Amino acid sequence: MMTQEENTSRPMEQVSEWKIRLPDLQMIGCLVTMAVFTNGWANKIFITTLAVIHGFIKIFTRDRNSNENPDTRSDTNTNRNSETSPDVHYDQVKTIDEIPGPLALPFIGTNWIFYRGVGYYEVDRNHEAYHDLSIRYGQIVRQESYWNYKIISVFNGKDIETIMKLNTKYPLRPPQDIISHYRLSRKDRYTNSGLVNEQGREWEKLRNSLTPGLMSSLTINGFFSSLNTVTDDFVELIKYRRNENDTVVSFEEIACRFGLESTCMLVLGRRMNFLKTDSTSELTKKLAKAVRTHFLATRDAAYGLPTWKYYANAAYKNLIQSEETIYDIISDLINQTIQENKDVAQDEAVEAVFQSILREKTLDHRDKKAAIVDFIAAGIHTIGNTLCFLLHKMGKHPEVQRQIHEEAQQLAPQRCEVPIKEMRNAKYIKAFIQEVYRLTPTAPDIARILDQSATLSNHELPAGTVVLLHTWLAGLNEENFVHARELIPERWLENSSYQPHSPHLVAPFGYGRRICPGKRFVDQALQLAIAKISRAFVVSAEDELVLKSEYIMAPQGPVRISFRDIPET
Ligand code: HEM
Repeated sequence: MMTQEENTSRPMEQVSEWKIRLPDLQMIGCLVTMAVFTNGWANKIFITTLAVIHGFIKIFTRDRNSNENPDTRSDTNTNRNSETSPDVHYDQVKTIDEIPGPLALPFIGTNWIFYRGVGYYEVDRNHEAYHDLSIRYGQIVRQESYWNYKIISVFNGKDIETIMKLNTKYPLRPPQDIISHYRLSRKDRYTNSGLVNEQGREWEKLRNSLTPGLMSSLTINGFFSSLNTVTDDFVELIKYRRNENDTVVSFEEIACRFGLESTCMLVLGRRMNFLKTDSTSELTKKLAKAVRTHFLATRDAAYGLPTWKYYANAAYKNLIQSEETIYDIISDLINQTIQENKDVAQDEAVEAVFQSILREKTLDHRDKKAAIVDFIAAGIHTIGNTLCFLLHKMGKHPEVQRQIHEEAQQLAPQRCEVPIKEMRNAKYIKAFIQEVYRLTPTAPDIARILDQSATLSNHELPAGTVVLLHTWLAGLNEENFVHARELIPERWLENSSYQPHSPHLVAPFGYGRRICPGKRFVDQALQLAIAKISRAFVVSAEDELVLKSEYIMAPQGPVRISFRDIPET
């Protein structure tokens, strides 16, 4: 047996050799275990190949490593070594490689933590995974994507605000690669990868030419009266879909129909009747299903092996199928609308979003059509899921609901349209919605690629780093909001004494120049829906709401919400 003395007197070179070899062996061991347990032969072969390549690289580079001159080592190594040196400065700014995180394997990075049978997280519980990572590793966590591309998760409120305050001309959001890949292969339909995925000047051109109509208060206010009729129809649909216990089972299904009808109303400038009780709604179901499949395929492609780049795997096939279904259905709606506008005089005083887009001279017709399709698809599940979250919270908090009801009663007499002027003054309803955005946003984080270096939690992040700003988890942190897990709409009212209060961290629509262009419209649609529903019903929710990650946050269905009539006075 080796004594302590013998051990410490082992030549330096030998010690460093063991330091190099052990983690490599661990990695190869992990890869082999993964290959055994992962599903599908393609995945097994891919991972085994990685293990073999990794082994070869390490064998051929070991000699070079052991002969390495310590004076020529990289800064990263120097910094890491300085941690163990006697004159260490703990407040010294550290490198990105020193950010803690799960074990990063070659090529596949830390993605293995989501692999079925090997990792310890599930992709459809992604939001819980990030919570757990923040507990295990702290306020800043390093993950590595495929080809060891670093992704830094930021949980600290101050750090998130630091990034939000960076003055960025062309904010970069990591593109959804699988969508770009598909769109660039369909030159007949797309000239680029779309507003959501484009970057730099091309993004700016699309943003400036496609979104002014969507974001204009003139357009949105002009449609407020029509939005009133959409909400009235929704209230009727709720009544119709209740069972004998006044409960709507699968509320999420009709909530998505509200998302689709209201977005079509704004974008196409006409009612599509997706909320009619006698509507068979097969089209809506097909469209909503395709949009959901699209979200899931995007998520699965981001977390699974990137084999879709080389052959059409399941995620890619699902994506193509859903993109085509969405495109075909919405194209028909657009063509139908154009035809009807030709035949009959328009009954709306304001121009619909699609008309302002079609008028745009600087764009190719493919870009215009793709944008209109994307806008309509963007409103279905985002609005639907948010409405589920809002009504579920209302159903669980009778006192909050009572105050919403009282305010809603003041907005207009029963059966009358709510005027936009009155809606603007509905402070409690707005505060309630803001509070639900904080507690359950549909977008739990915001992604950016840094265009300049930044120092976060004492780590220097170079330009080009991908950061995930976990606004949802920061919003649930007591450091940023007092009684952070409770529903307290009052904290958003003027002169509120609830401290701490960090309003910038509640960003369900993102921030800066890349903020969601649908925000203004969505805010109004949701305010009106909450006002009208609270005037008509007492809402209650028995079950707990379970959240799922479907690229955006979604309720796990079926969502059961009860609506008891309030007799008219
Ligand atoms: C509850 C409803 C919605 C939520 C929570 C939501 C959320 C978001 C978020 C978080 C982003 C990323 C922003 C960023 O990176 O800073 C975004 C982008 C976007 N959203 Fe929405 N959205 C909603 C509805 C809509 C609607 C109705 C439309 C269209 C009519 C729309 C169109 C877009 C577009 C085009 C982008 C990309 C903007 C760009 O990159 O310049 N969204 N949305």
